[in-house]
Amino acid sequence: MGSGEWHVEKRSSLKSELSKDIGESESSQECGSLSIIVLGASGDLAKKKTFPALFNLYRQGFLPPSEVHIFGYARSKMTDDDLRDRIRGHLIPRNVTAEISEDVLNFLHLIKYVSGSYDTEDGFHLLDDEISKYECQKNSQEHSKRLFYLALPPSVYPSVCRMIKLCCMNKSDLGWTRIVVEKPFGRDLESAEQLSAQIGELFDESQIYRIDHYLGKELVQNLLVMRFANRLFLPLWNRDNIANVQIVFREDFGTQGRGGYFDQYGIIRDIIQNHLLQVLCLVAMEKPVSIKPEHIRDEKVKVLQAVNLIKDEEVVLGQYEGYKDDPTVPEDSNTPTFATMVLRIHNERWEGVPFILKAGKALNSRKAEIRVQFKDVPGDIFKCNKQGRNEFVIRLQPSEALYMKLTVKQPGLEMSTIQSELDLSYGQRYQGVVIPEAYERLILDTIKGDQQHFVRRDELKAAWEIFTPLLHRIDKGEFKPISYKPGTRGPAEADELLAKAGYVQTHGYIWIPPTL
Ligand SMILES: NC(=O)C1=CN([C@@H]2O[C@H](COP(=O)(O)OP(=O)(O)OC[C@H]3O[C@@H](n4cnc5c(N)ncnc54)[C@H](OP(=O)(O)O)[C@@H]3O)[C@@H](O)[C@H]2O)C=CC1
Ligand SMILES: O=C1O[C@H](COP(=O)(O)O)[C@@H](O)[C@H](O)[C@H]1O
Repeated sequence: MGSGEWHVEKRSSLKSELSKDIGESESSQECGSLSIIVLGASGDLAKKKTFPALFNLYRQGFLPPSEVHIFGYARSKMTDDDLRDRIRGHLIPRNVTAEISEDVLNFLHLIKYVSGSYDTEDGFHLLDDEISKYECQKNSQEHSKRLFYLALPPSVYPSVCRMIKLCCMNKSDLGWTRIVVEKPFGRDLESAEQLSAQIGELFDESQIYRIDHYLGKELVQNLLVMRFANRLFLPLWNRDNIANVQIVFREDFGTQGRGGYFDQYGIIRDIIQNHLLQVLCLVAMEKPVSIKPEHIRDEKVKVLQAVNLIKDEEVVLGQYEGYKDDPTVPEDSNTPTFATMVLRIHNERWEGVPFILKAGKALNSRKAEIRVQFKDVPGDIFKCNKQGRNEFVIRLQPSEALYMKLTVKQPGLEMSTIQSELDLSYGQRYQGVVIPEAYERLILDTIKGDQQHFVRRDELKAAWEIFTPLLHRIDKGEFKPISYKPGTRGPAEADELLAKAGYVQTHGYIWIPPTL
């Protein structure tokens, strides 16, 4: 392995890794085997994200074939080979090498498909038989570890969880059963709480992994390190110095044939209530007592509970022209494909600092970033405040980077100032390093039993509390989206809201990701 490569040394055994991280006894680890069951294996997410993530983990030695088996489960009638053919083309390696096709073959060979319904016992008994057969072969029934990944519409979560509990649990206290559930977890506070209660009756919170793939992104994971391991930021990170914070998600494509799904949810439920709010938590929370998952999640809940209700006058909604041309979208759809809103955190650190969350589809660019804008320098002797404010930007994607926008002396004889940046661009700084996919990381965390990057039940509740009143008004048609042209910045009113909230745009300066 080259020295510049990511931390992916082959694991000789999954057992030692697990015992170290989740504190299981060595003896229980020694006989264990791991079954990963992808429910909804015939679907889009499974094909595009779940199986490719498992493949990457397999290639890096985290899923040794002697200890791991993978099962696909769905209603579609398919053979093992049909499923393998379906996913083969999506197992795109990041570093193409000669042995890759052999890796693909070996990985696909680990996968077994079982067909059955989501609400009757027959299929799940069949699934349990297959898993048990494999565990017997490995002589590890007493220590079986079963990871169920629900790549399914949330409507079937309760029945699927019931069936797992009834038919497919690990057979002794020495192993474990864990459930990974995808967003959207509910449509509003009431439905989310109902879903939580239904699943909570069947599984302990420690068995439930609510995935939000933004928490698996490299630069999102860097937020806590950056904030709490650098003296530089500690004294600055508050209302005395920060004027406003923007958390932005932009896509340069529309709903791409997922209009039917999207229309039931809209941009707030699809992106803002989960991905952007999770990022806000990490930007705004207080320092946790330690990096233990519960300490971190305690702080996330506290900051969410301090968010005020969103004011109508601090929201702009948009819908791109042509959205309703999708035959699966109702002609009178009121669903926003764009939203900008201001969240206000009522606590000592952030009182008065607007957190502007912005997300949109079919815009003029694709990017996700956090932009922390600092206040003007008091007593500006260079008279350079008008050129622009200091900004600290965390570019989540594409071209991952941390950069600080600063005022510096223009090189040359004159004493004049210009805007420039201190730039940590990952592509340049970490050449040859492959940044892991979010799903890859999060599945590995699930195997290790680390819930740090997963959403806890009380966190989810607090998140829905913030958005539910606004969402209900939109659902009732009381709040209308403004039409915008695809390929633009979205409604002009959103930029006006930004300015009203105090964001000062720097003109004549643009950050260009450095090329190698
Ligand atoms: N696709 C994506 O990019 C993303 C998806 N997600 C979430 O992941 C989960 C799965 O998404 P995705 O794979 O796109 O979903 P799909 O619509 O592709 O559904 C997955 C599988 O579930 C079964 N299924 C579909 N509709 C129903 C239904 N009404 N009742 C019972 N079973 C059904 C189908 O399998 P069969 O008929 O064979 O049983 C299907 O292959 C969802 O919660 C989604 O919101 C989250 C982020 C991104
Ligand atoms: O969860 C979702 O995320 C994707 C965007 O994910 P990214 O990792 O590519 O930024 C979005 O397209 C989709 O609508 C949403 O459901």
